[in-house]
Amino acid sequence: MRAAAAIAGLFALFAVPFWVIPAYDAEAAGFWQHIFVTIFVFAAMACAWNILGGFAGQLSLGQTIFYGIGGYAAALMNQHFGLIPWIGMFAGAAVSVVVAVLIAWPCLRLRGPFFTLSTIAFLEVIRLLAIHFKDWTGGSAGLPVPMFVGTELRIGWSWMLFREKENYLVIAFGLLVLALIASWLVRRSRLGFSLVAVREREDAARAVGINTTAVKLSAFAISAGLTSLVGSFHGIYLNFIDPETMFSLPTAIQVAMFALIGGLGTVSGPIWGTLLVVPIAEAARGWLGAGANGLHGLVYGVVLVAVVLTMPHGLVGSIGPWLRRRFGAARAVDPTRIAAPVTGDAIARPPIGPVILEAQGLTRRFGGLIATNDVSLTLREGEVLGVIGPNGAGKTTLFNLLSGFLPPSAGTLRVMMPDGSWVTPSAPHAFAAAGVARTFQIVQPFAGLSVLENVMLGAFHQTRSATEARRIAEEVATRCGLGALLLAEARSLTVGGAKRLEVARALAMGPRILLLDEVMAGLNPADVTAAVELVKAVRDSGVAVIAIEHVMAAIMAISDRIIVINSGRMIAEGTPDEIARNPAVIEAYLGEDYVHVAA
Ligand SMILES: Nc1ncnc2c1ncn2[C@@H]1O[C@H](COP(=O)(O)OP(=O)(O)OP(=O)(O)O)[C@@H](O)[C@H]1O
Repeated sequence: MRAAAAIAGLFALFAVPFWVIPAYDAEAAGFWQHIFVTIFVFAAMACAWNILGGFAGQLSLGQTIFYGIGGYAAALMNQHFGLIPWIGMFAGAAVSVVVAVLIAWPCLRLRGPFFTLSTIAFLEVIRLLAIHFKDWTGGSAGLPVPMFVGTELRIGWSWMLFREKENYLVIAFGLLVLALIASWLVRRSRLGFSLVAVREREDAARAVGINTTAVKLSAFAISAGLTSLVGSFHGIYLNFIDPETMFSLPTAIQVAMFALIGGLGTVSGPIWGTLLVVPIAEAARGWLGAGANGLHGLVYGVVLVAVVLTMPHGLVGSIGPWLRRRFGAARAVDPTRIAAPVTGDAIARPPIGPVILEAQGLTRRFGGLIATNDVSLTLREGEVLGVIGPNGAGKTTLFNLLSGFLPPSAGTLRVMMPDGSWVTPSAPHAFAAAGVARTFQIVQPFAGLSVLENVMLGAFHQTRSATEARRIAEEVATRCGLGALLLAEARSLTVGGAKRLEVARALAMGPRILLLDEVMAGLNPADVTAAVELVKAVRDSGVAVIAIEHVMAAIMAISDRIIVINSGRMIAEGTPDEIARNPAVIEAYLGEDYVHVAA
């Protein structure tokens, strides 16, 4: 239904300038067809930009680097080697992808405004290079697109040069459809989910095994390649290219603005944004005339301010959900595919297996503070290891070391793979690949995504297929008591729900080792009981668990062994009974009150 509406909408968008306007007013057709070519070009660029800026949240203002590379590649290969622009177009896209990776590598180390500024800096450098190498580029004087060989006019599809505007419309529209399809495919793929996860919460994305650098680089490269294709065409269409136009910061800002106005991170938003602003700006340019040259820029500003104030999620981001609520059927989850929530010991507990994680002398310093001091531990297959200790003892730091979020200052750590070999992972995604999943003490949901999508992000660690990830996510989320909330936004969950979501997302990764950081803190007694049952069920499915917990009744109930950390050091290790009677632990953490209550 939505696909049919989208195809009909696209067809109408093409039909208006191609058939309707020429039939209605043949004289004005040329002008309007030029406007629509401009709309298609900018909409295609905005769709391409949105893959990086919208999905991944990396607000680059340097994307016209690739528009310029595309434009110059097609024109220069035409001028110097007599090649048709189609070859230059794809060669330019290939060059743009390489340049994108080279530029993204340093830029993506920066965050927020620093990333944006670095992309502007690269744009300026490349613009200056284009001016400097004037033997090739014509310098700041620019370069006309060659139209003649001798006296013969090179016209037709091969040379992308036409007398009739209709042909340009076809190519520009084709590029828009290409960018739109690419954007749609990316958004619904594992890469798209990963990009959104990176945008929402980078640490949580790393915890579900996403190589954040790799996915951001991919978005940068895809966006650059598409932008370059559009640049090649537009350079030829304009018949003239110069560094000021092709490597233009104002154009880069406009393109980002179209996506912002239409709805950042939505697939169709960039098209709606372009459709709204370009005609208004072009009409204003016509009305204001040459005397007020440049004043049409004011129109962009006014529309931007109006949309940001009234619709902070952009046109599609604000109107889309309203339309879905009003007219669309809510996307239901098939109840026959939902597993029952965990209610108790469903299967017999398998015997505890061999050691699968081993840490020796783990130490982590923060300046003069030693947060984790010479901690050694082992974890066996199917075992639950409890970690307790006073606030600030170094428990979370230990988890960060065990999951790759912090490198140790000293000590070693290794994990056994399913084939029996040992590995020493060094980054969160490598730990995830080795079968280690973790939750966070301060919950880290991907707030703008649904519960189902959050858990799918964990499931994507097991599969590339979105259908399969959805199936796994539905099952795991329901086991964790989230069956009724699959389509709710993660930000709307209660503390208990958010804690369950943390566990579900980690479990959906299919881990062999699960690190639970205070998942029972702040829960009511009924939720604690449910959480204890859940951890037991996870253990019984053969997963080894390390759990940090302050809820003593719970940690005593689930743990096979407990280690006690105090001031970064491990002060005791033993069964729950041994720990409860250990004088050093009573003094440092449990207190006499606990002993009396427990007795
Ligand atoms: N990134 C950091 N930079 C500097 N100091 C840190 C950092 N992370 C933790 N610390 C310090 O290391 C010590 C141990 O902190 P950690 O969070 O590991 O304790 P914890 O046992 O998990 O505490 P709680 O039970 O309150 O969560 C604390 O003194 C903390 O302030």
